Amino acid sequence: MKAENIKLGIAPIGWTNDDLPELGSENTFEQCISEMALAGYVGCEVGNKYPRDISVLKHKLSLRNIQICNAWFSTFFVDGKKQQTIEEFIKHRDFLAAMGAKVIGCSEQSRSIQGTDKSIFKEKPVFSDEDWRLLAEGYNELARLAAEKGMKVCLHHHMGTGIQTPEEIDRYMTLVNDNVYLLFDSGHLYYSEGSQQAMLAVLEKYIKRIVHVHLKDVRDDIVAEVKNNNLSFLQGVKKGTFTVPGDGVIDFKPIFEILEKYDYKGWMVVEAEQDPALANPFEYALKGRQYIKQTAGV
Ligand SMILES: O=C1C[C@@H](O)[C@H](O)[C@@H](O)C1=O
Ligand SMILES: [Co+2]
Repeated sequence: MKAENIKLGIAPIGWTNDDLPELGSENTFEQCISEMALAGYVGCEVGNKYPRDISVLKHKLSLRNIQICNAWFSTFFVDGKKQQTIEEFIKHRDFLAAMGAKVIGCSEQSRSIQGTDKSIFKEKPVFSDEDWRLLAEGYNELARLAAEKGMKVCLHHHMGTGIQTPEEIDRYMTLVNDNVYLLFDSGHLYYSEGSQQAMLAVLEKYIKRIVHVHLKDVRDDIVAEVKNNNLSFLQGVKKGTFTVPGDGVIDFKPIFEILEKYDYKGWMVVEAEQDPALANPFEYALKGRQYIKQTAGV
């Protein structure tokens, strides 16, 4: 890949997990961003231990040459919480804009089971026609609000939500306006479909509307255990469903080739939530960095 097109970041979720705060509660913010920089990353997303004071956060990040590239935002349009979602979104947008980010990665969390003890393969929500209408209307509005600050809204398809499968991504992308974008997460698509081919097909189909990439690898044996025992998303995370690129089953070479072929310009963010007591976050950050250097040449 061309180094001038790509910025490589890493998510703090390998150090401190916002979905499961007991994972990594011992790790500090400064340790996290220092190790990110030491492992060779120039950007990150935002975790629950990050200071919210913009000047403090900017100062601590700039000492390490790290930039904020995105932060997760949960939407609740299908639940009918449009006004509340929009009010929260404006605060989040303004925080990210002040930090210099250009994209806002959102996930529709109405009826999501990702934080519950429900079986991740059996109990995900399925949206009705009316749900889809509310969703599209809401995201079109978010895109308009993001554009006020020169930013783009992208949807994070996610296990256990109403937008998980390639068919659901198709439906979403067809319903929303062209100025609503997609966040491609390799791990979530592979996990959902159990197929490298299905994951690549989504990437190639929507590459022109993909403005942010999460590089997440998957351990097939843990996914089989989750499936066979009807485990929840978070039970899987604790057991090690996810890992850094190069350490799981996904072949990232064709992902990098597609991104390069279509001239993707933007962030690729390593995102590998696992138990930091079992998988040292610094060691795994380095492992992912080395694999990307060898495989993508950046
Ligand atoms: O982007 C993400 C943010 C996390 O909170 C989430 O659960 C994770 O799996 C993910 O892909
Ligand atoms: Co992700």
